[in-house]
Parts: sequence; C-alpha cells; structure tokens
Amino acid sequence: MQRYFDIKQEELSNLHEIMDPNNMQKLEKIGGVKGLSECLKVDPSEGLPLKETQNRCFERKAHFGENVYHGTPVSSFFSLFKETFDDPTLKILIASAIISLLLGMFIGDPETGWIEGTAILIAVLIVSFVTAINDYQKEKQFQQLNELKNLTPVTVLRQLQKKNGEIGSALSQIPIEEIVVGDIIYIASGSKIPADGIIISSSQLQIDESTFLGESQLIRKDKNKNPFLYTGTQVQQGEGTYIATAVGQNSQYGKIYHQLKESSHLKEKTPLQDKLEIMAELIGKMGLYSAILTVIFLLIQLFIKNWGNGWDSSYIVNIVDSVIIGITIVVVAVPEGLPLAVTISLAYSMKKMMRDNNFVRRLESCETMGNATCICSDKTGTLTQNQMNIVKGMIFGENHSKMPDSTEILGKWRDKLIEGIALNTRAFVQQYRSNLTQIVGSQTEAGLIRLLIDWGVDFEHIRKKYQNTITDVYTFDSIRKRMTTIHKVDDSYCIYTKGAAEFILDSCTEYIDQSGEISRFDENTKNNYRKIIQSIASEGLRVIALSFKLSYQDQNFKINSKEENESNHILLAIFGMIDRVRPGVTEAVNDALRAGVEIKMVTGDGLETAKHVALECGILRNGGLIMSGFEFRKLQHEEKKKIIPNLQVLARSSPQDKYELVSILQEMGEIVGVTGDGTNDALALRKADVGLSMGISGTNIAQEASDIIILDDNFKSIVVSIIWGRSVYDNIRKFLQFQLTVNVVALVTSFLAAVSGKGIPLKAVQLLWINLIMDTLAALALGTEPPSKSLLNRNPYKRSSSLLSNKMKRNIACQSIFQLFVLLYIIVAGPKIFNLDVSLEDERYHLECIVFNVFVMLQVFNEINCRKIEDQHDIFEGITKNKIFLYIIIGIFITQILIIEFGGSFFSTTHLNAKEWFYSIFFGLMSIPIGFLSKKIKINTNE
Ligand SMILES: Nc1ncnc2c1ncn2[C@@H]1O[C@H](COP(=O)(O)OP(=O)(O)OP(=O)(O)O)[C@@H](O)[C@H]1O
Ligand SMILES: [Ca+2]
Repeated sequence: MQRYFDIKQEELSNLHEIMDPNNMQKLEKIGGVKGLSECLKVDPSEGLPLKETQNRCFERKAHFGENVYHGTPVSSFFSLFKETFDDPTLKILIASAIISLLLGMFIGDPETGWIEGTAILIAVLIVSFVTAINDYQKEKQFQQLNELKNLTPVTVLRQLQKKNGEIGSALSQIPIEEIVVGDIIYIASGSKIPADGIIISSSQLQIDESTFLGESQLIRKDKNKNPFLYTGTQVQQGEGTYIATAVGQNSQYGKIYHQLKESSHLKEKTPLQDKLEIMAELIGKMGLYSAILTVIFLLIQLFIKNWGNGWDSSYIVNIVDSVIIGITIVVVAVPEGLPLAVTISLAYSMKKMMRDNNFVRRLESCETMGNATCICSDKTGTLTQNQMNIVKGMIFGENHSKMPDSTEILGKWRDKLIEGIALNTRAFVQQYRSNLTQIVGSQTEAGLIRLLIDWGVDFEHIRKKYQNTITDVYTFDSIRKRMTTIHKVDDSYCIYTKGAAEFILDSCTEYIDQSGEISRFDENTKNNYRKIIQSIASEGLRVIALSFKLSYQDQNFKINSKEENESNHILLAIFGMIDRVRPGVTEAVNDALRAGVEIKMVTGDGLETAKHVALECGILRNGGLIMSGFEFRKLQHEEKKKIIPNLQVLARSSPQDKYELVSILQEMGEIVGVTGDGTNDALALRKADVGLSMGISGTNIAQEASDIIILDDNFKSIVVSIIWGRSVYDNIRKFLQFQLTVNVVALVTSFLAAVSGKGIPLKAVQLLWINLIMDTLAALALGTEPPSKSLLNRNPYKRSSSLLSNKMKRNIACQSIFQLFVLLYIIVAGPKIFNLDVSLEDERYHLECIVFNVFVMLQVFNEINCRKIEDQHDIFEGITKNKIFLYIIIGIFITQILIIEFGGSFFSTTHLNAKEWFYSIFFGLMSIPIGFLSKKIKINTNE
C-alpha cells in the first residue's frame, strides 16, 4: 500500500505552510499541479478512478487520513459527579452531616444516633447523582448536535458507473467526511473549503481567510499566483476546482482545530438564564435570612428549655441539629433547579426541534424566537417548493404558451440557446441510489437544464467539449441578478448572460426576431417585451431571460469590465418558470399572524411574481404595501420608518435592502427573525435577533451566520420554531410557579414551627427529599412539557416583560396560603382528628409524619396545577402525552409511600393508617380546585 502513492502526507502538508513564501517553489519542485496529481494517482479532468470510489477510497483514507475531526470528548460521568460537590451549600451540608454522625455515635444514643447524619449524606449523594446524570445527558446531546454541523455536501469530480453501465466521470455531491486526498473539488461563492488543497483552475476566485488571519479580508486566489486553499476558509466570490492535499486532522485547520473550536453550547448563557440567575440569587438570599432566623429561634428555645439544668452532652447534639435544619432550609431555598430547568428545557427542545427540522445552533435563539414579533421571509424555497419548471416563454421572438419540442425551434440560433444554457449554468444531474436522478445546484438553473433534457440535449457533452475554452465566469449574485460566462471558440469570443428578465432586457440592444434575423430594439418593441415579461410574472412565474454577445477577434473581452461585457447584448429568449407554493404554507402564515407575528416577504424575485405568491400564501393582505427594492432605496430613513409597518412585500430586493429593513424594524422595537439562503444574506442574518438559514439551499456562509438552520427549507418549520421558543419560555414559568410555591410554604412552615415551639415538622432528610422534588425532578417534569399549538393563541411577550407575571404571583399566593392553612390546621387540629396525644414523644412523631406526608401530597397535586400558568385552567390538557411528567409524578407518589411506610427512623417516618392516608391525599387533591378557583380572581395585567 505504501508504494501505491508516491508522496507522503508530511510532504503534502509541507506544501502549504500558512503564510510561507516558499510554498510556490516547493510546489514547482514536485512539478506543479501536474506532478502533484501524478503523485496522487488522479487525473484532474477525470477525478478519482472508479475502482477506488467503488470501495469508498479505502486505501486513500488509510494512507492520508480521513476528513474528520476529533472533537473534545464528553466529560466523564465521574468528573461531572465530582463537579456537583463544588456547590458550597452541599459542602456545608456534608460537613455538618459528618459532625452530626460523629456526635450521634459518640455522645448521643449509639443505637439511633448515626441515622440522621447518614441519611443526610445519602440524600446529598442522590441529589448529586441525579444532577450529574442530567449534566451528562445534556453534554452528550450537545455533542451529537455539534457533529451535525456540516450539513452542506461537497461537489466533487469522480468516476462513476453511469445509468447505462458506462464508466465516466461526473460531478456529484458527497458528504464532507467522504472527501479524501486527491479528490477534485468544485467550489463556488458561498462554499466553505472542505479540505486543504491546490487550485487547478479558477475564475474570479476570492477567499475570506479570516478564520486564520483574524480580520476579514478578501484574498484573490488563482493557480499561478496563490493557489493554496485552506480548510474552513470561505469562498466569497467566483468559482474554481482544486485538488485536495490534506484532510481532517492533517489540514492546517485540523492542526489548530481545538483552538478555533467555538466554545461549546453548554457554557453559553442565554438572556433567560441571566434573568433567572438574578431571581435565583434573590430567592437564595431570602432562604438564607429565614434560615438564620429559624436557627436563632431554635437555639433560644433550647436555652430556655434547659435553663438551669446545667450543661449536658446532649446539648451539643441539639445545637448541631438546629444548625443542620438551618443549612437544610438554605439548601431547599436555593433554587438550583432554576438554571437547570432552562438548560433541560432548551436541551430537550433542541433535540425535539431537530425532528421538526430546526437545527438550533445558538441556544438562546430558541427562546428569542418565541418572542419574535416580525419575520422577514424570503420567497423562493421557503414559501415555495424551489422546484422550477419552465412552462411558457418567448424564444427568438415567438411566444409559446407551452414549451415547444426542440424540433419546432428555429434552426439558426438553436445551438446558441442550448450552449448558452449548458455553458452558463452550474447545476448538474446527480445519480442517487441505482437509477434515480436529481438536479443539484441552483434550482433556477435546474429549470433550464430540465428544458435541455426534455429537448434531448446531452448538455454534459457540450460542457465537456468546451471545458477548456471558457475564459471567464461572473458567478450569479443577488445584486446583479445575473450570471455570465465568456468562452472562446477559435478566434471569436462569445458572452452568455442569463438573469432577471427585466434587467437582461435593459442591457439588450438587439433581439432575434421571428424571421431569425438580428434586429435593433426600438422603444416600441422594448415596451412590448416589457409587457410580455409582466404578463408572465403576474401569473406568479419567475421570469428569466437569456442573452448573448458575439465578437470576432476582439481581445478586449478579458480586460473589459463586467458592466461592459454584460451590456449591448442580443436577447435570445425569455422563460417563465413555475414554482409552486409549498403545501401548508398558507396555514402556517395564518398561524403566525394569529400569534401576533407579522410576516414580510423579502424576495429577490420580481414585483409581479412576488405579488402573486404573496397573495396566494396570505402574506399580502388588505391594505398591505408592496414595493420594489428600487423604490425602497430611494426613500429617506424617516419615510422608510413610516411605510414599514404597512410593508408586506419587498420585491427585487438586494441583500442590502434586507439588512436595512431589519435594522429599521429593530430600531422600532421589533424582535426580528430573518430567513436567508445566500452568501449575501449573511449580513442580515447576523443583524437579525434570530437568523434562520436554509439547510438545503443555504450556502455555508449563510448557515454560519445564522442561529437556526431550517433543515427542510420550509416556512412551516419557522412557525414550529416560534412554538418551541414559546414553549421553552412558558415551561420555565411553569417551573417557577411550582418552585416558588413549595419554597414559600416550606420556609414559612419551618420558621413558624420553630417560632411557635411546636418542634420541627420537616426534618433535614425530609427537606432534602422535598428539595429533590421541587428542583431537579420538577425541572425535568415541567421543563419538558411538549408544546401545543395553543401557544400561538397569544401575542409575543414584550422584551421588558418580567418572568413572573402578576397572574402567576396571584396563583402562587393563593396556593401558598391554602397550603399553609392546611398544614397549620393539621398541626393544630391533628391531635383531635387522628386521636393523638402530642405530649407523648411517639405520638408527636406520628403527627409530624402526617404533616410531612400532607406537605408532599400538596406538592404532587400542585405540580399538575402548574402545568398551566396565568389564567389557563385546562391543567390536564395533553398530560398523557408528556411521559416524563407522568413518570415523575407517579414516581414521586410511589416513593413517598415507600418513604412513609418503610422509611423508619431514617426519614423520621412511621406507618400511617388508612384514615391518615385518606386525609393526606384528600388535602393534596384539594389544591387542584383551589388552583382552579384562584385563576378566577380577576387581576390587572400591567404587562
Ligand atoms: N443562477 C442564476 N443565474 C442567473 N439568474 C438567476 C439565477 N438564479 C436566480 N436568478 C435571477 O435572480 C433573481 C433572484 O434573485 P435572488 O437570488 O436575490 O432571489 P432568490 O433568493 O432566488 O429569491 P428569494 O429571495 O425569494 O429567496 C431571480 O428572479 C432570477 O431572475
Ligand atoms: Ca434569497
């Protein structure tokens, strides 16, 4: 195997040390690209040979490595487990548990003294364990998501077995991991370079190497001056073909991969998390104060009780016990589950959104999307299917309401039209599975190619034939809205241009008339043509025109400016392409509007076309304004501000228009989502509060600039992301509502009990169990509530709105008062109801156990209440769909029974009889009607 290739990876890598001025000489030494390709056993015009591609280039991978990067491994479970002990409250708790253990064993009753300390230690272990499991799963999920980052396939030239059994080379798209050294790779504006390599041929190629150089600066590359390409850099303009020389870990990028790697999602804090942390701190402080107060009261009582009795070793045990209670209260009060709930909710949503074709790249965008007030959507591919088919047009001056057969087309210019399409397009036919084909690349071009295929033209053959005669290509961009190819045959040059019909028409001075002669345009004819274009567009068709310019012995073509080469053309044909609206888009638009999210269509397509589509999908509604980018640009800033609320469609827009629209909307206080697919959209995508790029048609650059990638390019998925965003936000609020109620009740009960001298109804171990219920378990149960479409029934929250609405405060207050009332009732009236004599140690212990049981039951049922916040009272809606919630509620219930019945002195519990159980569950259940009633109290919303 070693002998198969004549070059080693080290020598290859050595060819392009970053910024080494000697690179060119090193390349010449091995005989330039030609020598290189011989060493690599590949013919640059054929690509990798069939016998290699058939076994997936196994030998190359073994010799030169694979195009994969070894990411940072997930932290081990153990290290995460260890990390959980960094929490200061847990540390203090452990310390006091140990003290309690020692005291209990040596000073207290040796039979039972060890129990409390051990129980606390075990409880701490369980809390840490559950937290660590959670963290671990979260990390694993994020890693899986990170691996999916390379979505766009790479176009390579390789030998294949064609449909008819022939062996030939053809362009095809393969996943980036399949790229090997020696591959011939095609790149064009918007691509990200998938492997290091050396240019074979290129046209107007400009690369953004900011990944390496820091600042964004476009660098011209061509085969003679600077042919070295680096993985991870981006093609901003032009196109080219190059041969791969280093992949994966061997590439320059791979060598510094770990430094460049974006900080992981996990470390990122979202605005919601920030808000929550502030709140958590506040709650924690309140807990601390009430804990200190509780401890002081307990100690005072201790002193009073033992006044004059002299010191005794059991004193110390009692003091330590009081301190432990205090610390436990702090542990309970500190809502460590709050940030956890956000992460769980976001992580869970991210995973589920993936299934709904939303790939979230930045965590916070998920929640922002829930509050979006305006979405600027493009048309092609997002609202429509991006399946273009030519249905009508005008060829050589003749109108066709249906596309004619190739034979019906006038002979004289036929070849020019066909060549103009074949040479001036980049889309190609890809074979997948055994005999299915698909046209990949720009779908506008695909429409043209399909026409050639219908006409029975072997366009691949034409491309091959003229491959070496193409002297220049001006690739398509959204500003010029056209593409041009210059090719030389013998002594003459021919320039083919295609693009937005009215633009092309404007740059044509001549046309081919019905008799096949070239005629000059006069004003009248031109106007007629304009009308034809308009009438085709008004049916919602994309109109594209083809033109050309011929020159014999005019050497100037190469030095002329783009503008010059693209003007004074001869019009060949005008085509109208149908691109149907995606099914379900109209409903999705309606959903968004109902949810208070304004939709604006910002498209590169023409006014008439845009209007038709906007009407069809319900974006253009009564009184709405439709405008072209051309008019928009002429307005003053203030005028723009005035019309924008009413603007529903912006047609023939440039990326700059999109950017401006977004900026002004934000200035006006809107939270803006923007969709885009092109390299030129990157600016607007970055500017937007949430940038949504397209997974299928999107370029790497657009994807990199975006926060969410819409994997199926479908507008419906954008609305889904709104639902998910809202669901995250609401889930956090649900959790908050639950957590705060438990907190208030637990703190007040402990405090009141301490003050009243009635003893401590909730023991440290019990409090830790309650803490587990209200933090980690509640975060899991409420944070993972799946979204429902009803989330679209409300308007987005304002930027400034608080997490805790007045209605939520009302719910918390009513529920807490009720719960406290019940608990006090049991403490006071309990002895009578259950026939207990609290002056006896044993029976008091029994009563305290009932109080604990009632407390937990109240929380279990209130957790169901908290599935809905504010005024929503359908608390059972969709409950069966949330398996996690059900498991947790049932799990808590069963565990509670076990704790009570078998917890013994460990949990300070004892067997309860049927009547006592009945009361516990009855009071617990009562929290549901109370929750229902409290929602009936009218409250002012000042939000
Ligand atoms: N490959 C191409 N070659 C030449 N012209 C093209 C090509 N693709 C599109 N066009 C022209 O450019 C116009 C579209 O420009 P642009 O790329 O800004 O919009 P788009 O992204 O296709 O549409 P939208 O903004 O609705 O998604 C089309 O109306 C068409 O006339
Ligand atoms: Ca676009």
